[in-house]
Amino acid sequence: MSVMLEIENLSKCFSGGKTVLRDVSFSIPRGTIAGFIGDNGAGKSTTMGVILGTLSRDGGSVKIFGEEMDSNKTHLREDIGVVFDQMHLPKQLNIKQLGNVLRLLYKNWDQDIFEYYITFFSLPIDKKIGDFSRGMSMKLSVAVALSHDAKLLILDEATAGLDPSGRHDLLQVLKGFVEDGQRSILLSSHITSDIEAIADVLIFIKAGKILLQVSRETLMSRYAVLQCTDKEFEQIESSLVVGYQRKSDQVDVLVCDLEQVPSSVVRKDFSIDDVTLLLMRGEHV
Ligand SMILES: Nc1ncnc2c1ncn2[C@@H]1O[C@H](COP(=O)(O)OP(=O)(O)OP(=O)(O)O)[C@@H](O)[C@H]1O
Repeated sequence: MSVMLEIENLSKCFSGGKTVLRDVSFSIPRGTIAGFIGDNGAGKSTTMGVILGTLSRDGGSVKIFGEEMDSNKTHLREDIGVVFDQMHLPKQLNIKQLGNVLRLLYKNWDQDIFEYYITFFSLPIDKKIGDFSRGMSMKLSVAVALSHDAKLLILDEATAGLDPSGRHDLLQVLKGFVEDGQRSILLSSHITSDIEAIADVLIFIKAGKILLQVSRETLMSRYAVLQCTDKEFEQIESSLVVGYQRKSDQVDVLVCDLEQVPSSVVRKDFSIDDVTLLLMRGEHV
């Protein structure tokens, strides 16, 4: 099974009729970290909630390890480690007591690994979880997610609120998690440098629609950001255009195959941040 997570044509309306996911499809290959990128309100958390079954869906399918996900499949839930902003870990417990609860909840709970990450993240074991700072709570959530032998991690803004050294440590841990090629991560983040540091696959979402899924390698080697005149833009075949943004006297265009573009057109150096801005602010063919 080379695909860990496959979602197809997911749609979701909240009560009140607002459609927030429109035919969302993407897949995450085994052994990769997928960066999920989109503006506030684009639909990242909703997609993750639907994948996990904490939110209902109005259409589409979610397959985890090749098996259709539904909320009764507790064995699939065991295999997924989750970090959300509001994890609702029991506030009155300390870490020692939490470990005792979680070992009963998870079949594959590994107390040694949990203690390793608690030490790694320098978390206090006797302090009440309710008195943790936001960053400490995020680190604790990550430690929990890593301690029950999950095959897939779903992390919603897990690096937000961490200090630079905490973020660095977490990114190293996440890289290590997929190193054996058997496990995968879906990670949403507004911190593009974090995505740049670890993501192998990039998934861009805007207003509930997937604009692009691409491996980082392909994006950086085959795609290009062009700086065109209006006339040059008209001459580029539309199937090559992933997105474009009109500026006062030029059009910035993201194309999916540099080799098919006349060499006379100006190419710009670009980063994932530039592509994100172009896709989020620009238009699409
Ligand atoms: N329970 C809800 N009821 C109604 N609308 C909701 C609900 N939860 C989310 N939404 C709406 O769904 C859309 C997508 O929200 P979502 O939280 O998935 O975005 P996001 O990409 O995770 O944003 P952010 O980067 O700000 O976390 C937003 O317009 C939001 O207002």
